[in-house]
Amino acid sequence: MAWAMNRIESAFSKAKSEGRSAFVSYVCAGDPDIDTSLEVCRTLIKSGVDVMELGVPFSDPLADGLTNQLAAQRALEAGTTQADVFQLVRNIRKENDEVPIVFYTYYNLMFSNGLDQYIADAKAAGVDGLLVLDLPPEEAEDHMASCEKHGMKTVFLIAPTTPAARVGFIAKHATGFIYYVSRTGVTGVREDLADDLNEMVGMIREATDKPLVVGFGVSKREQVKTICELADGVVVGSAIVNTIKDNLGDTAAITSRMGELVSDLVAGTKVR
Ligand SMILES: O=P(O)(O)OC[C@@H](O)[C@@H](O)c1c[nH]c2ccccc12
Repeated sequence: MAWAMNRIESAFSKAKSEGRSAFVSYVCAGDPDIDTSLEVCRTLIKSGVDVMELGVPFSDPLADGLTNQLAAQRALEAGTTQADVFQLVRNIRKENDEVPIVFYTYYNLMFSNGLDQYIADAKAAGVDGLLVLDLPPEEAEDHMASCEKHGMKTVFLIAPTTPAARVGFIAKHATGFIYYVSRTGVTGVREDLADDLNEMVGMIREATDKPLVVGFGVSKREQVKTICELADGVVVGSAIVNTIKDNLGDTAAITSRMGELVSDLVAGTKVR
């Protein structure tokens, strides 16, 4: 079945067939500990997320605002290792073979075990795509070759400051989807969407027809709606992570509050 659709493609096309854009969730794996993290992932899946981004906790997070920094810190303090994160994915895959899982990871973490081995291990665990936060696509040749070899999809970021010439380069090399980070600065909940959103999404659209998701600062159903009218998907991180922070020590409260929030936001993905 060499030509079977991969989980990422299937998720975007399924959402589209339902008249929606895709809802992409982000949480840090192992926050607040690895067992609760499995409950969190179950809740996200039950609440209808189309793509699950899992942060691999790292001591020097890049572009993360306070919410995500503290999440990574909780995960590390609970002792979460890269091996635990692979095991978390295997545990999810025992129950769900459909939802795409994309790792947010760091070249540092990949390099120490051997790049190719890391990608092979991630693929074997059930990971579908990799976003390597500290690896610019211009430097990603070995990474991309290994991903190609193992059937792993690549995700690359485009920022408001990315020049048009680079947008084309990035779009060409992303095999999973393209993530437009709609703000300069760091992750975190914001009141308003960026003013130049239409313009930038239009510019990226001209360069590529690969799936395009937009994130940074999204926490409300109305914002989800606005983005879903422009893009193939929306990413929400900090707003979801906040439901963990606000209910620490009470897993039932975390999952119920998170479930309510995510179900409400997913309802905003309907565009037709
Ligand atoms: O938290 P926000 O503002 O909802 O944005 C998503 C973001 O958390 C997630 O995609 C993410 C986590 N770490 C990152 C680092 C860079 C870019 C994006 C991310």
